[in-house]
Amino acid sequence: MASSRVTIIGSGNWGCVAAKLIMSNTIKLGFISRMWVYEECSSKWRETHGCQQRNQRKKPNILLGIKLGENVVADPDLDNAVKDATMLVFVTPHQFMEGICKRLVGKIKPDVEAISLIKGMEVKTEGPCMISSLISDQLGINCCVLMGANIANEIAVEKFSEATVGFRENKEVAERWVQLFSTPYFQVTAVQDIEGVELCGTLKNIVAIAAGLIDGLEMGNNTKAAIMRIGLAEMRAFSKLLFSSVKDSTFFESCGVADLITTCMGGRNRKVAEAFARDGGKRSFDELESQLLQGQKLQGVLTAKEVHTVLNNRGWLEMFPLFTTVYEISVGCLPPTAIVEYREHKSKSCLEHFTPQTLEAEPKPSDDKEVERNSNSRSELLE
Ligand SMILES: NC(=O)c1ccc[n+]([C@@H]2O[C@H](COP(=O)([O-])OP(=O)(O)OC[C@H]3O[C@@H](n4cnc5c(N)ncnc54)[C@H](O)[C@@H]3O)[C@@H](O)[C@H]2O)c1
Ligand SMILES: O=P(O)(O)OC[C@H](O)CO
Repeated sequence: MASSRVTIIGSGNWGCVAAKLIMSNTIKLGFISRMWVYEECSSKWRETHGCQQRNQRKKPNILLGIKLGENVVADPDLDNAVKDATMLVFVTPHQFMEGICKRLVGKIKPDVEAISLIKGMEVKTEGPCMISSLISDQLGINCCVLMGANIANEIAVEKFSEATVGFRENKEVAERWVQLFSTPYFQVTAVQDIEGVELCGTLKNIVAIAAGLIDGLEMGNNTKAAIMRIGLAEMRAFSKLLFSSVKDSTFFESCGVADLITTCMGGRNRKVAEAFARDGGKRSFDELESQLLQGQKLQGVLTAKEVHTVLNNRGWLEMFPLFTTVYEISVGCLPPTAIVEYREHKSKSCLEHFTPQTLEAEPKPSDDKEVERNSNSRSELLE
């Protein structure tokens, strides 16, 4: 790691906190790290936050109110930010990644190692594509993931939390990422289940929308806990249908149940969904996002749409009533109250499907033929 050069691609809420974690380790090694900033170094941003730009070292180095460390260089030029990097950290809202990958083709070192901190997925005509696969496929590089119960603002002030690195084969590379991110207040564990880790981080954002609706409807803690349990069951079922390799143990890591809990208690998806339910869905999620999040981006509504496309294409809609209902509410087809009424609307509800016994069942999938068979005989997964 001593000769590594790290570039962070993204400078939003989590990107800045990730930079702080990384810098506290790289500063000991004495090397400078770069951070690609999309807009935070515009003159407007510099006025309010004070930001060190390329070849222009300036202290204190603060973005979004977070002290990044003295050896980070914020760079608005993507090509320049990545050209010498040996380690790339991707941390933008997921909807921008396809465009960013296109811009990076031919601009990075061929043997660079990457990690994605991005919670989300893309749906292409050939099927769903996790963001780490998008990065690997488009850039021809290895990409791990880091997910977990990680509300950025809490980590920014050094409150203790845990995270999970997911890797495919190379444990040594995963341990290098663990080393780069770990601090006394940020404990990281590596697990060999990249799809499981990434799907946990991605799907919990849909459940967080459901939890926020419950808060907005003032339904109380028991109902919210029920929604979280059902959500976890749908997360597990969906993950295993897509990738038979996904491990049950992953759901007990920070990226699984812990992230689900924190995001349903204190995340941005929860917050915006609560406001949506409180005024009966009169203001759209887009409107509320810009009113409540000051430029930060919501991932749950887009993810509900992407997952809905997969469910629809594969004939799985009835198996995932919670995911489906969140989607229908978010696009205005159902009122917010449908989140607790859907049992009466659906022929077979999630609460009936996902009993503790179904949580123990082992669904098979996941090549296309297998998936087809599964969608014809849902009982394998749900009973
Ligand atoms: N914030 C958290 O607490 C947190 C924690 C863990 C994981 N995550 C995940 O990390 C990822 C990034 O989240 P975040 O909170 O850092 O971002 P954010 O919500 O703060 O996003 C805003 C960022 O998007 C940038 N942006 C806007 N338009 C863009 C464009 N066209 N191209 C590129 N960038 C553009 C903005 O400049 C800004 O940096 C998401 O997938 C999120 O789910 C966030
Ligand atoms: O604020 P949210 O809802 O995007 O969630 C933030 C993190 O993903 C929590 O781990």
